[in-house]
Amino acid sequence: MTLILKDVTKRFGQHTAVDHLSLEIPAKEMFGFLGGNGAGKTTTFRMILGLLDITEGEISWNGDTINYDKSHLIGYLPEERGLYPKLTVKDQIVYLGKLRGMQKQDVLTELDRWLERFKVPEYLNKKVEELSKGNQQKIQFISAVIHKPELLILDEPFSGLDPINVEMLKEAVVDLKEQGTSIVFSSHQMDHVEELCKHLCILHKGNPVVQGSLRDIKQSFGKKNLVIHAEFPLEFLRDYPGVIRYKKVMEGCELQIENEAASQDIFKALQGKGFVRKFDLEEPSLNDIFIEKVGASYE
Ligand SMILES: Nc1ncnc2c1ncn2[C@@H]1O[C@H](COP(=O)(O)OP(=O)(O)OP(=O)(O)O)[C@@H](O)[C@H]1O
Repeated sequence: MTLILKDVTKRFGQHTAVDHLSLEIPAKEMFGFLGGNGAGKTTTFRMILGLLDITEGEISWNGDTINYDKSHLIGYLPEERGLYPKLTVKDQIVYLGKLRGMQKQDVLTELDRWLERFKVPEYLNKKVEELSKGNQQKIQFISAVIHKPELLILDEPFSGLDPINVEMLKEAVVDLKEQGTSIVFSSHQMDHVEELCKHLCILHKGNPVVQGSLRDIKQSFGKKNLVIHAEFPLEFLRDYPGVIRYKKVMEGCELQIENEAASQDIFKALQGKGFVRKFDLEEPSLNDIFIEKVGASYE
């Protein structure tokens, strides 16, 4: 039950939107697609779903291509949100659920459950146009999962949501994964992917610049972060051997260092200088890795 992309390329005229992308997306896991604007995430999703022709390469799911026959097994939250504004939430979801082969009563039972979960049961008979953009997004998420798909593709599911709704949606996505759904989602935000995904791919201008398991990616990066809070000046560490990046913070500094050994040297260098309140060696963040690989600051 794996989604496999083999050397997939998509060209629009002269422009290459996705360039020789090969991936194995494990079943029943959450897989993160990261990348800046125009990196090729949506194009990849559309090719996976069969909405766009592949220029070169192959995509298979459980050894077969994805087409309309499988739509009841797949859920998709597209980047461009689109519900019928004049329909009520109930009519909208019943219509979409039936398209996916569900009985009306089953759709209503599931819908009630989701609206309760998202703490908006009063939306059942409201027209979509009466809801805020963020709440419309929650309804569209429900439309993508109402039929309990095996494979769920979410294009920027958290964009435009306030922090409370982001957490609510994250919890829902984690529960779906625990129930056995295979989930692929895209994001501009490293922290969402870092928190939710064991496996990921970073796309940059159509090229996969980093891919694999989060743990392996972090380990192979080698470099570490070192956080030091001290009651004496730490400026001397700015040019210290093994220090790649120095960032001054309120209570001390945050360093990117070449390896663990450098932290030992720094530890010794602090001896006798005064009180050290914090000395923490940390894994690099996905943000650090992205900055190095893609060469752009990206929070
Ligand atoms: N139908 C199309 N015709 C021509 N070019 C396209 C088409 N769709 C996408 N592109 C181009 O392909 C590239 C990748 O676009 P895509 O929408 O896949 O990026 P993305 O990573 O989803 O970006 P964003 O985060 O901004 O949504 C872009 O340069 C875009 O302009």
